[in-house]
Amino acid sequence: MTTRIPLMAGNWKMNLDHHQATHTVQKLAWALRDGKHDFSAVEVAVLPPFTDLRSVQTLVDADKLELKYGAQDLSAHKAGAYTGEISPVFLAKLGVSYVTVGHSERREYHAESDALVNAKLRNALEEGISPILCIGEDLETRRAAAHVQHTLLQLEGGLADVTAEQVRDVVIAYEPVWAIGTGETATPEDAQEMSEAIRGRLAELYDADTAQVVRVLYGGSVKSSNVASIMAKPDVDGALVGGASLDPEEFAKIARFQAHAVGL
Ligand SMILES: O=C[C@H](O)COP(=O)(O)O
Repeated sequence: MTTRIPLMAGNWKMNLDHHQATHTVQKLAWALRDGKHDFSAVEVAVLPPFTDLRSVQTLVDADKLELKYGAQDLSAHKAGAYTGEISPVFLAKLGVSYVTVGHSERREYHAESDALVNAKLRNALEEGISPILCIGEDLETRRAAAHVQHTLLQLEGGLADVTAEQVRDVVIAYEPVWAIGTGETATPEDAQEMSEAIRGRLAELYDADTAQVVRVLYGGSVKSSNVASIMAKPDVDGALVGGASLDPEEFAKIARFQAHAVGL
């Protein structure tokens, strides 16, 4: 049987400058230590803005924190005349483990297509960075009961030309757009329905063993008060946390979701 190590990734979005990032990571490390967090049981990552990454790297290295960190976007190119873009080569040099691709805010505000998301995802993989591929439907699509079909199409588009060996390093994040930053959370059953559908499609695109290895996260108004019920679902392997990850105490509680589950 395959064991998928849960991942709790905090997407800070465009919040916290590099001074604030240092304080937040220090507080998070303390909060996790207080809770005697077992990093081999639950991986914890923060995804700060680009300008914070060097400071976070310095702190993680200096204090030998087990915390992982990542970026929120990357270029589809390696180098050259692409003003404002950030290469995965640079991110890899900063020790970045993860990068989100295709977040709904990038798709909506920057018109990112599945083809561009796919190019970025493959570029990250080539540099040894695990992409977190974000997919999910808006409210209209859900009301039309087309959410599974829509989300699986985004999955296929994002994974075009990705091999079975490579996809093992990809993390999928199901984020229903209507639940992002709204306080609305999909029910644990909604999260399970989609995570199971994603894993089923991965088995069709690749094979059953590969599908069992890939982690599927849920994102959308995750908090310490709802994380345990979502994590209780068999195909949900973690959370992509936005707003709640800006509060280190709260994010540490989310990472300790098993404690909530047993009422500690
Ligand atoms: O990347 C994170 C998601 O967009 C969820 O954000 P949220 O937890 O603030 O709803």
